[in-house]
Amino acid sequence: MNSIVLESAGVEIPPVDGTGTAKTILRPLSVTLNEQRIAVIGANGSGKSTMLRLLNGLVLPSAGTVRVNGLDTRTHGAAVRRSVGFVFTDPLSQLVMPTPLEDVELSLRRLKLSKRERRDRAESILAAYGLSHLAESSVYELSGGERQLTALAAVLAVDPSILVLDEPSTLLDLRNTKLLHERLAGLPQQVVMSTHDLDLAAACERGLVIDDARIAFDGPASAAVDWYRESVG
Ligand SMILES: Nc1ncnc2c1ncn2[C@@H]1O[C@H](COP(=O)(O)OP(=O)(O)OP(=O)(O)O)[C@@H](O)[C@H]1O
Repeated sequence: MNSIVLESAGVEIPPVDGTGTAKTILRPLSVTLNEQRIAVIGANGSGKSTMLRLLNGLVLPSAGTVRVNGLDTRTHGAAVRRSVGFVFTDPLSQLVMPTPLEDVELSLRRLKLSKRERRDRAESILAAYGLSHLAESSVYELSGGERQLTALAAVLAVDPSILVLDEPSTLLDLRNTKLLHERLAGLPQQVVMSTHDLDLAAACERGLVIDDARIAFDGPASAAVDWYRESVG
């Protein structure tokens, strides 16, 4: 079982010119995440992405620590990132190769596979996400949803033990949202995701509601969704 432990982990942005006051974008949080499916929900700008970025060391805490399976993200960032796959809200932030096939193959570089094995594995993961017909298209010709699925496929290709998803269904239509729900349900990875899709959130085991840079509710996901709905009124 994976374990992500935040101990008084907070994030402050220092003033740009070195004067004035720092901006707190996440107040110190102490929480242990070890359920298989965890949803992070809450208002725009509340701090969800910042919290998720702490989990693989994309953002380091200004105070406190974040440990993933015992590894401190500050001192073992590269090792943490090998076990924590991160999928961004905007897939163009992470798709760096011209085509989906090449992007998945690039992800696979770190596994010691032959060229043939890399190609076969890339093709089979693209097929699992219904993307075979787009494997050799330009990433820029893909729709937003197709890009989002490609980014997810590229991250999953290297089989991380933890998957962090920042709003994975934002760009997806109904059919692909359904595909995503099904794929996520079947994944062996621990999944921590921020989402505004409250059906996707309610299907998780645990839900955290972030409000004003702190955890306002932490409990079963369906209770978190109810709490969030009521808080909005
Ligand atoms: N590098 C940064 N510098 C300054 N402010 C930042 C930085 N990163 C995030 N913020 C601010 O921190 C707050 C929280 O941002 P965050 O992206 O975590 O919110 P969020 O809950 O994911 O929002 P959304 O649902 O809109 O994606 C926002 O007010 C944002 O503008």
